Amino acid sequence: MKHDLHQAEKLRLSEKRLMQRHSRSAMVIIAMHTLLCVVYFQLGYMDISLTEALVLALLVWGSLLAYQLLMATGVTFRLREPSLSLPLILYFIGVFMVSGYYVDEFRLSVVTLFFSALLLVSFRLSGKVMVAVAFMASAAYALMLWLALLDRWVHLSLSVELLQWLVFAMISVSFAVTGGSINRLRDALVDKNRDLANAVKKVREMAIRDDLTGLFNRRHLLEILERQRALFSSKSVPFAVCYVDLDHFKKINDRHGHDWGDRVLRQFSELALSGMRDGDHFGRLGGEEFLLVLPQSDAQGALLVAERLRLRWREQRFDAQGGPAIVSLSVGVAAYQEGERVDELLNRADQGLYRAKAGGRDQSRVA
Ligand SMILES: Nc1nc2c(ncn2[C@@H]2O[C@H](COP(=O)(O)OP(=O)(O)OP(=O)(O)O)[C@@H](O)[C@H]2O)c(=O)[nH]1
Repeated sequence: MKHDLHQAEKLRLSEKRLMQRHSRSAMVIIAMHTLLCVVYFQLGYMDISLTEALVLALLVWGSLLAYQLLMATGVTFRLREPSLSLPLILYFIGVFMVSGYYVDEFRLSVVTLFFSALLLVSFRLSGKVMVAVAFMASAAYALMLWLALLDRWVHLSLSVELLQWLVFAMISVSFAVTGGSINRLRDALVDKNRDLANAVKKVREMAIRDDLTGLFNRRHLLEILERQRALFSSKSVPFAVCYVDLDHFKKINDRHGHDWGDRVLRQFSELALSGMRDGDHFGRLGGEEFLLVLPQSDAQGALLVAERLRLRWREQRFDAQGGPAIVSLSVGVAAYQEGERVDELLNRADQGLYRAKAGGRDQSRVA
């Protein structure tokens, strides 16, 4: 759960970074486009008054700043496409076509930066949507051209204008197709990354789990003990262990078969897990030996836990299904002592277990 939340937070951060990068690129495209328009205006190539130009610039930059604000606050985060690529490209179409309308001599050149905008949104829009956008932009160009021709047809050459429109439409479609491929590649990469992350998660799980019971394995239990030991040193958090061993397990295998032995081990694992407190750890050390790690516990507390487990397990019977009548268990209990190493703690718990076995089994002993 904690790991999932961490993953979700990581995804959220990377999505946010992508959104911000997206909005920065949009800003750069519009800044360059504005610069180009200023140059054309200064050189007298734009058929527009200063007031009209200023109003348009205000509209263009006002909308862009509103977009930047949306991206910075992350309010669009819950949407399917938080970068709002479709509205963004429609905005770009509007900006470029309006500017193109005012520049007769260099109409095609003033809309060239539109192709960068197409490339930008291709990271987010599917191939089909990209092609639809390219057609929409070509139609918008045709409309803009028609309006310009209506206004200033005496100055314009229809064939040159139509040729430029054709070039624009062809480049737009080819950018859309290339962008669609980029998008597919990106999707494939995202899928591959997800598969890889799942595989890594699975491998990690396999590395810390015991095959038969699904419990933590010895290696992971030792890691947990080292962590608890560090917590004891830094924050004086006490902990104790219960070294659990099923009694006369060899006889179960010998009399009822190995499958029955496995079945008993699995059933014991389930029973022990079902009675555990949150924060406790339980795993299989190997064979018929298990370990309970109890943070915040002293020896007496751990002894109570061990006895409760022993008595609950004693109630289990398997003879009705052809297995052993009952399987008892013995436990060695030890609380961590300052300065002790993990292997020394385990040895002490093992001594407790030895005493429990020597005392007739089916009991718990503190060491
Ligand atoms: N079925 C099964 N048996 C296992 C597994 N791992 C170990 N064993 C068996 O568990 C038995 C353990 O035997 P011993 O170490 O003599 O212990 P015990 O018979 O429980 O005797 P005490 O511990 O003295 O009560 C051995 O026969 C192992 O082969 C396993 O994964 N499945």
